[in-house]
Amino acid sequence: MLFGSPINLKMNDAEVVYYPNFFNKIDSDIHFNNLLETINWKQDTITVFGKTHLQPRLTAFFANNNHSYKYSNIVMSPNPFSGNLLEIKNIIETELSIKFTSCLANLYRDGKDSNGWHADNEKELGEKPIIASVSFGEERVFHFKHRHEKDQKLKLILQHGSLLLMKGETQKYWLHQIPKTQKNIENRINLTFRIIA
Ligand SMILES: O=C(O)CCC(=O)C(=O)O
Ligand SMILES: [Fe+2]
Repeated sequence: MLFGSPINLKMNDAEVVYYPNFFNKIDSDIHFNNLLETINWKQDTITVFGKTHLQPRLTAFFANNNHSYKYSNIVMSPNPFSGNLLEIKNIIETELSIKFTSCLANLYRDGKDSNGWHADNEKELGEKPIIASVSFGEERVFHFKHRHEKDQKLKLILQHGSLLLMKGETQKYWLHQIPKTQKNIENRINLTFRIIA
């Protein structure tokens, strides 16, 4: 494993670590191409503030139990882990000494795809959700903002093969998003490994 050095982000009320090169370039290319081809990517319809629209990205959900994931009025039923996704899960679990049950996968097809401000604070993730978020493909900007302290913001670029680990009270005090970009870019895959009781 090629870690670079993990970076502890300096954020109030949060525990966030960024591993720029969790996977090396060769493995990252292989995982990216395989996940792009083999995952059954779908565009879901979501309801936010009473309005129904297509999600601005494709998604898929995986778990090693039968617990579905509910957010923004959608219920995602799990597919079993297999192939490269299972391999990635095993590597992350070994390196972090954490066992995950589930993975929400996101495919951002171009700069118009995005993920609006939110926290991953659904009840089934527990009091202090642990989320390991792996990125492959095009780099995208990731924003954090504190819910109460308006001057507390952070921007980072999630590079090919990186891992962003969020734990502690991060989801309680901070929101995050992947904004749209005008840049002419192609696919980015993001895997958010979670523990869903
Ligand atoms: O694409 C990303 O890096 C973030 C994804 C995310 O926040 C989520 O799926 O909850
Ligand atoms: Fe999230």
